Amino acid sequence: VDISTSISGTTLPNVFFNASGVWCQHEDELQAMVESHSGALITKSATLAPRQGNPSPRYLPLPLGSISSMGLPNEGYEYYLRYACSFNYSRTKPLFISLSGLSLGDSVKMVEAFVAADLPCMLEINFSCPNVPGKPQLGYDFEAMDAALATLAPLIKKPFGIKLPPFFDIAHFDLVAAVCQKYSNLAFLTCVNSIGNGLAIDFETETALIKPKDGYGGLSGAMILNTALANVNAFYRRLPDKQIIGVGGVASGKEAFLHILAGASAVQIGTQLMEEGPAVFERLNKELAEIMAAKGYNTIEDFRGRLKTL
Ligand SMILES: C=Cc1c(C(=O)O)[nH]c(=O)[nH]c1=O
Repeated sequence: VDISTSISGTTLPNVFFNASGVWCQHEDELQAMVESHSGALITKSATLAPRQGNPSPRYLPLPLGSISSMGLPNEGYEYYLRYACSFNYSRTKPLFISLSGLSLGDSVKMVEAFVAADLPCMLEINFSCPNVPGKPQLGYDFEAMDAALATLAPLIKKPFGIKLPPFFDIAHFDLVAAVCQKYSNLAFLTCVNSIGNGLAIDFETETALIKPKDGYGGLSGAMILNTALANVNAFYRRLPDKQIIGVGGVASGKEAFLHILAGASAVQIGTQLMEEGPAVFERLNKELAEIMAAKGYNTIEDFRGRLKTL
């Protein structure tokens, strides 16, 4: 599959792939991602044991994005470890593995298994699942996040990344960046996960739209674009030695361009992939290439992080 887009004689890298959780829980979905025009693929966040997740309805598109409270449904980490062991790494499309332990002990067990397998896939440790009833997300407990990284980074040894929740306070950008800076093999940050615990209500029936947690769920899509751009840029500015993967509100080449301008080196697609399917990647590559041609940029590096301020 041609995973790069050619434009004005240069060959562009393909910066797009799925956000963990979308089109990636089962092997057939992952195969569709392999065959799509994405530049990479990532698996659904895995826990030690398989999980059914929350009761449905648990995902719904909204006028400005989506609300979801899936509850970490996944096949268990050994399913994704088997998938990673059998993956054809000779392809030029990288495989990322998302892990979301319900405890640090669980994360250690999963990380140790992947490290022992010594595979070319890249780990994205999820610090930000907002939908497991009774579990506060690690990303908002900075001491716990630091302790988790102090345990996991040395175990992983190789470059890895973390999936972060959105932050809304400059002091939090500073604190989280200071924690991340301590771990040299923490190579990338994926910003942002959904904005946790929003509430969508049906006006006619006066009822919450999704079933889990009295209707509280993660907000994604267009409504979180500007929060996502801020988080991408905040960590891009604070962590020059690390890469930022941007996710949140990308529905066309335009939002992808903005994420890259803010500093993103790659762009994940969640809600728009959920709604449009893997065909979205061919459209996004084409639209980004057209935008770059119109603006006179030949490579991503011609504009990545070049956000101007007034
Ligand atoms: C991995 C669990 C996550 C879920 C979930 O499975 O409910 N939803 C999100 O918006 N983000 C997550 O990180």
